[in-house]
Amino acid sequence: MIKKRVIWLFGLSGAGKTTLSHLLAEKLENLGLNVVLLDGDDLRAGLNADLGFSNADRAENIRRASHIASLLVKRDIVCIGSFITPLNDHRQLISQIVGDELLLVYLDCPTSECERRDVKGLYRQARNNAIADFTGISAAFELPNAAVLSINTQHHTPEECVDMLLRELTG
Ligand SMILES: Nc1ncnc2c1ncn2[C@@H]1O[C@H](COP(=O)(O)OS(=O)(=O)O)[C@@H](OP(=O)(O)O)[C@H]1O
Ligand SMILES: Nc1ncnc2c1ncn2[C@@H]1O[C@H](COP(=O)(O)OP(=O)(O)O)[C@@H](O)[C@H]1O
Repeated sequence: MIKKRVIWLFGLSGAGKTTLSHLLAEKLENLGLNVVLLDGDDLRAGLNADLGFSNADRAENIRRASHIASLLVKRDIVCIGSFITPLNDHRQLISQIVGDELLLVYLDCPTSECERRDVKGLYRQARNNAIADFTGISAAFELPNAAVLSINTQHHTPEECVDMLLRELTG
């Protein structure tokens, strides 16, 4: 029914990962699919509470989440991952673990717009040096290569973005 069952949304803080993961889950559930959301903030509150924001810790965060997704998909559960996933190496790691079921989606939104949104006030804290290694401000975010599906969340509404995702998954 859908072409890929691990949909991994990545991009800067505030790019729209959480918003679109919820909207997409609702649409997929309406198609009768079982969906699990794996969100960086949620995992870091529990399972991955031992991890910080060095590139190595981010890789470990993503490695663990990828293995969870891989286990769930074997039981026919659709997983939507929402992680910043800042480096190309991190994206390759997911691909190695999840394999053919993976749809990587870059939520393309410039730092300036994410900072304007500043959903959780984290950009302000990062600018005041109250948070170290903040992605896009004081830690790297590598743009993905052109082969990665990219959805612009600055110039489209969430509903338009989720329609693009659905078209990709079902078209
Ligand atoms: N230093 C720093 N850099 C980036 N993000 C930070 C940082 N400190 C805390 N947070 C909060 O952690 C959320 C990102 O966690 P992720 O697990 O998605 O990050 S990563 O993929 O391992 O890079 C991120 O959530 P989102 O805003 O949903 O992206 C923030 O709420
Ligand atoms: N096209 C869009 N897709 C997703 N979110 C959008 C879009 N346009 C505006 N927004 C807004 O941007 C913010 C994104 O926040 P959030 O989903 O928490 O991002 P993230 O999980 O990537 O940190 C929300 O306030 C959301 O309403």
